[in-house]
Amino acid sequence: MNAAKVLEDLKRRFPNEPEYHQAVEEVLSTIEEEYNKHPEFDKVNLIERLCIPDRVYQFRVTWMDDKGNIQTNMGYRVQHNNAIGPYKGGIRFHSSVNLGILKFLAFEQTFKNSLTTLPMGGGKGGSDFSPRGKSNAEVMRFCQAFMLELWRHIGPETDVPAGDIGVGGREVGFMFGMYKKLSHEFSGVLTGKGREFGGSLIRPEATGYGNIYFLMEMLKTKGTDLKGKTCLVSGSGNVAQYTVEKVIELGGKVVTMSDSDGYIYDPDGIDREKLDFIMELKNLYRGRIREYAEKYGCKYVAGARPWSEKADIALPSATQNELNGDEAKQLVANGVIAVSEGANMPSTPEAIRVFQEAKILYAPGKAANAGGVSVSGLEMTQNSIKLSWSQEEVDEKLKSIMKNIHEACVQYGTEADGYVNYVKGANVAGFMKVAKAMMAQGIV
Ligand SMILES: NC(=O)C1=CN([C@@H]2O[C@H](COP(=O)(O)OP(=O)(O)OC[C@H]3O[C@@H](n4cnc5c(N)ncnc54)[C@H](O)[C@@H]3O)[C@@H](O)[C@H]2O)C=CC1
Ligand SMILES: O=C(O)CCC(=O)C(=O)O
Repeated sequence: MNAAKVLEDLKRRFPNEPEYHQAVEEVLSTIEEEYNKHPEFDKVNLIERLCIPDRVYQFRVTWMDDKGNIQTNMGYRVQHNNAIGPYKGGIRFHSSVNLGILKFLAFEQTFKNSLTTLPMGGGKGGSDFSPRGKSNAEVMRFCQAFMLELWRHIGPETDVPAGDIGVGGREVGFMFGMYKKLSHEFSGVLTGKGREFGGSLIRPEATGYGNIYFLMEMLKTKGTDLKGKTCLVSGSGNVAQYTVEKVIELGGKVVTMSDSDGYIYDPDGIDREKLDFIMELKNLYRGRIREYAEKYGCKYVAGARPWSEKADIALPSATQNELNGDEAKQLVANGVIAVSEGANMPSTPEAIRVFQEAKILYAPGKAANAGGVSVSGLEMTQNSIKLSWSQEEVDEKLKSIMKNIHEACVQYGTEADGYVNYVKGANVAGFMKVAKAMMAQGIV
């Protein structure tokens, strides 16, 4: 395989999908050497079959707003690869959603799910519908209309969606209700469900907690932990909130959170009571992070990201490409020792280069944020065996999965000078399992 040539070809065949090209380029550049040790892979053109999704569903979603106007949005499901299990991955509702973004997410998900050690393939879906500013009734009608199209393509053994940006417990509940009505069966077709109807304990917390468990493993390699460390968190949604919760629990101090309008800087740290305020603000009132600064009298910076503030650790937890090369240089100059990604692909390629050249601890999302989908996998298991595990049981399993992922990254990513290239480690470890499964299953 010549990675540059494969990428050039994909860009020609699938133009105008920059995020997909970016994700593919990162993986190909790090697996090329390992791939080329296996001439049998190239004989069956494994790389193109792994980069191009198995299939993509694209549909119009029509729904009525509260004023009686008929609205249309686009809906998608990218079923990327099911070599090691049913397609599995979240659904994103955000005005920026397009096919290229979902293809990048589904591609990443395939490697991430492979790393979890659970039997899950990769997929992702979504819509350019934004729940922001919509009433509950509008969100419900949209979710029902979305599922009216999607339901025939998914199923507990086929493709199991979950949440992502703009899709939380409320949206998963509405989609589950509609699927149940259409299919006339009660099944584990979605994860992230409410606890009363098959949801797993710890799923809401899992991505944020898992990121901090992974970070702790990285810090351990340097003989340190979170106590007394100052952290920058971006975002203020599901992943960011539980990231902050776990940092507080383990003795660290979080000084920033953000949303798409700006960030707050609280030098005293976001404590339990302040985090409760944010959770209520974001999950119940669906307000803006600026209101935190108004309540607690701290700094709010409109239209900016938090990466210029001084800290020991950065935890990007909002969205893709939210941390660029210049911001990475500023973080390193300010003494950051670790960056662990809660979001998917939040650091640009230039930012990753800066972190790696500075030899700081840097964990890519597909390793560090795999806790969310891992507990989704555990939710699928609990649904299949019709049992639910305790909070302690699920949390223990999550910790052990994150530890295993860290070990796999160290195994495949340690360089000659001892520096762990977690990007290479995660990509090679994730790739090898999928590749072996594809080889065993023939050309399909
Ligand atoms: N929910 C989950 O279990 C998992 C989520 N992720 C990733 O974590 C990230 C955050 O997802 P969630 O917390 O679930 O979503 P969410 O909808 O609960 O929160 C998203 C947060 O990001 C901010 N945001 C969104 N677009 C932005 C933009 N263009 N600029 C600045 N801020 C922006 C929002 O204001 C909000 O604070 C995403 O990259 C997602 O793909 C990754 C693994 C699992
Ligand atoms: O829980 C899941 O199935 C998907 C989580 C997700 O979308 C992700 O890992 O990016």
